[in-house]
Amino acid sequence: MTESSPHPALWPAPYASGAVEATVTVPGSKSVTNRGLVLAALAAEPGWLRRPLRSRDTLLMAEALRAMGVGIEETVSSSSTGDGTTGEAWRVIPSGLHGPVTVDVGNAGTVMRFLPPVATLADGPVRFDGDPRSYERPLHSVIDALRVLGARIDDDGRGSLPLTVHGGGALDGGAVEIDASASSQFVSALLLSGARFNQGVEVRHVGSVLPSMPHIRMTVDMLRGVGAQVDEPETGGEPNVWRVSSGALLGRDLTVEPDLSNAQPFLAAALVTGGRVSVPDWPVRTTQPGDALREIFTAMGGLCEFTETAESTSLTFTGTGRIHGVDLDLSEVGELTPGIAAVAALADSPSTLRGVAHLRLHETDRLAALTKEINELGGDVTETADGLHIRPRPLHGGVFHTYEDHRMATAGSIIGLVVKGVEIENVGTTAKTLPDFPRMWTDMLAGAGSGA
Ligand SMILES: O=C(O)C1=C[C@@H](OP(=O)(O)O)[C@@H](O)[C@H](O)C1
Ligand SMILES: C=C(OP(=O)(O)O)C(=O)O
Repeated sequence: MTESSPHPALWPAPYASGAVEATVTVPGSKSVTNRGLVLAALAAEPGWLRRPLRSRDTLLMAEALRAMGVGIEETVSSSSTGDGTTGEAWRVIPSGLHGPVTVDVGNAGTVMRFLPPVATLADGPVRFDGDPRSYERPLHSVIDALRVLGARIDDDGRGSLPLTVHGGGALDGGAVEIDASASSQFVSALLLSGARFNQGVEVRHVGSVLPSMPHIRMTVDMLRGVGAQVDEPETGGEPNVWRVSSGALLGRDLTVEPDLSNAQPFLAAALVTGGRVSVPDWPVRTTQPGDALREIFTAMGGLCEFTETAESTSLTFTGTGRIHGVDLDLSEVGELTPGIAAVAALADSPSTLRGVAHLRLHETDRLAALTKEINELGGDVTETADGLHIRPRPLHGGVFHTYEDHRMATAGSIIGLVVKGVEIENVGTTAKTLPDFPRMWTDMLAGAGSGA
């Protein structure tokens, strides 16, 4: 957690003078869009990605793949496969990958972890660089694993960005042990490209803990969706071992689900104002960790129900006017922690959030950042070895610093709904995954009566 550059603009977080009542259409999932792009780029035939998320993280992924030779055409189209989907779509046309190129990963974990394995298949050097924070985020497990699998990588001996993958046009692949306790993305990264390695890949996790399991399930699910053969622990395989067989991947027509983790601040708005928010197209079956919000926010005092219409299934979440503290292990759903912490700071009893030590290595040190920023508004939060203790106290206005972390900006905005005078530093940082956040937030509040 480092202080951001001298006072990027302060955004007066809108205050809700009544219960929020809104329907909020949430853009596509970052995690699904970036996996979809990688898998389509590695396929043996063209594919479609419909309703992709267009945000900094996904545009960086698309740009990097384009630089390596993949065709990604943005179109507005109607589906040819009959689900009636219309709207924005990306046509992905795979081709031989080439270097030399330079890839900007920004601060996108998915780009900095998922693309080095792809780059081993290029026929020249691919240099990876990014934001200053990307140099601090762990990557050593991916680098070491790729070397074991046959890749040549220059990384200045630091095991992190910047680095150059000297693609040789193909990679041997085979079996490798990794410690993925710092990020599930290490496992996902190796699996996503594994079918294109000569011998496929076998990844054995040997670390103490493994965070964000739903994201690994998402990787397995999406690989199977493009025809890959995957053995994994949850369908009878060895514990902590994943195998992807070598083979061609199919080009698919994939419609991206709404980003349920980005639905979080809007559901939280219903919870903290005692209002009601509906999110259309909430998937009934999904691997997204954000689906756990139905249970978590219900435990914190709300009620949720699915509403079916002819066109879609919506999730409607209703606040009851009460907000309860919780004691939760969030290791599976770490990216939900900032939003849960914000709601917990407004609850009627203390909360303990556990299992998220790895959040110290996310966009910022999220445990330190949440503690400092909530406490500067009058809160009482302490860091533990692997999480936070949050004892609610009356909060007051002030600047909520965001440390170039999109989820800090949305967490501060949740508090600002019910605490007057909260100002969010650099709300534009939400562009990482939700570029339209300020407008969506203001629109949501339009019916509730709001003021800065
Ligand atoms: O694979 C993915 O799409 C993600 C995995 C998780 O990473 P960690 O396992 O590093 O927490 C999550 O926090 C991140 O937002 C997205
Ligand atoms: C941890 C996150 O992102 P990244 O994909 O950069 O790891 C996040 O979005 O909360």
